Amino acid sequence: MRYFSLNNHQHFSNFENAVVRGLAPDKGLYFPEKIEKLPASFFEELPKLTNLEIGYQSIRQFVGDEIPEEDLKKIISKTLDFEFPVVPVENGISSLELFHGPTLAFKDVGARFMAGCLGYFSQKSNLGNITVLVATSGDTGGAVANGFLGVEGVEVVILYPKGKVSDLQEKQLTTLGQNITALEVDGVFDDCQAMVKQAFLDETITTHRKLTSANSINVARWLPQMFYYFIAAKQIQEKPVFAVPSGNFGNICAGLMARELGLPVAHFVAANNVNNTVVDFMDSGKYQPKPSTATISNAMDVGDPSNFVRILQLFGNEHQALKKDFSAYSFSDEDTRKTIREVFQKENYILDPHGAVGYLGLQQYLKETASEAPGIFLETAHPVKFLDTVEEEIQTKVPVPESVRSLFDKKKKSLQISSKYEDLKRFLLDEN
Ligand SMILES: Cc1ncc(COP(=O)(O)O)c(C=O)c1O
Ligand SMILES: N[C@@H](CCOP(=O)(O)O)C(=O)O
Repeated sequence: MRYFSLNNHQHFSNFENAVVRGLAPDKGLYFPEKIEKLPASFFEELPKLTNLEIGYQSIRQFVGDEIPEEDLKKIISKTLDFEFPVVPVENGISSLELFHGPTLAFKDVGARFMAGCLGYFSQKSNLGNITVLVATSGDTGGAVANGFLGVEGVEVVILYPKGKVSDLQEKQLTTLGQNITALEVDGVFDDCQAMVKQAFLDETITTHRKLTSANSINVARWLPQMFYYFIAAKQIQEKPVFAVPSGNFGNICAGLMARELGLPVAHFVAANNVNNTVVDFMDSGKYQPKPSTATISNAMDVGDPSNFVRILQLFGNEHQALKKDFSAYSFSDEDTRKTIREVFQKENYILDPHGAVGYLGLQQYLKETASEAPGIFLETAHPVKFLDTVEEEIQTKVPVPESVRSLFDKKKKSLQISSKYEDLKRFLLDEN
């Protein structure tokens, strides 16, 4: 499969190079040259297919012959070795729980798949040492740290905004040690993301270190996020509306890719907190990034979402075409808190703040359109990751999964830097 750069449609790359580079040399995101629909037989058999088979059938065209079937299946099998249940919450609304992986967020899927692909290419092509550079507003950092921990030849550098991630998220990315370094940036997530993108263009750095990105700009992080849309569909009978709590828009864009492959979906709803760049775009047709604002659904505090260009590409850059299949709504922290409280009181279901925003988006869309399609919102993280907020609203203890219990007592280890690019550059040039 060839990928082209969204900044220059004449610049092509194969899958391996797109994974190893992360971003095209012109800073464009890679996008698949062709997207082929899956055969009707795939959808007829979907309810009986294993998750491994679903993963393999949906991703194989994007990998092509660059990873042999047996190796690709091993990578997918490791990626998907936990549950993705669709849990009814109330009449017509279900939660697709994506938090049953090791770091309790949907990012485990993309991080594990990318770690597997990079590991394969590293061995096959003897790539030497690679630095995986990641910007996180909360969950990507922990998932990537976990996915790449101890992987030989890979150093992981995570940039996160100081004071703007939850305690558990911070512990997940600052306590592992070994090949993982956390840089605590005195700024917001968009500063971290901009610094990472600038490093890719800086030849003084790229001649000193081989860099790749493990954010959803990397196709091996982005595309496997399609898997669980198919896995959800196999658990239900009708065409659903998917509501996706969105920040960098990689997750919802993966859902739109699943639809491109033929998955029947009635509508996509992007649910945002007050960081509403895309909501404004849907109204005005003008894309105007804004500085991000801190909220209780912190992992979605993104003012300039990377993947929106991919969404526009999927709709031929047609604002009206996008409006037909895609809606976006924005909600305040107050709305989010009220929803966490009420859904617990009425349905005994514990939402995390991101899932609560997803639930609100779904509810609003279903109400506005009087749609009778089954609604599924993506519950993207476990409520324990936002313990203070959630317990304050539900006035009940959130059960703490065994896998993260020990993290609470661990001591964080991070390096403090400013949001000036020069600080990151000095670190990457080993000048500190
Ligand atoms: C819990 C949670 N929900 C939602 C999002 C937003 O996802 P995306 O950036 O793919 O839009 C994130 C971060 O990516 C997250 O960590
Ligand atoms: N919300 C994310 C921000 C980065 O998103 P990504 O999917 O592009 O890695 C986070 O949790 O860090």
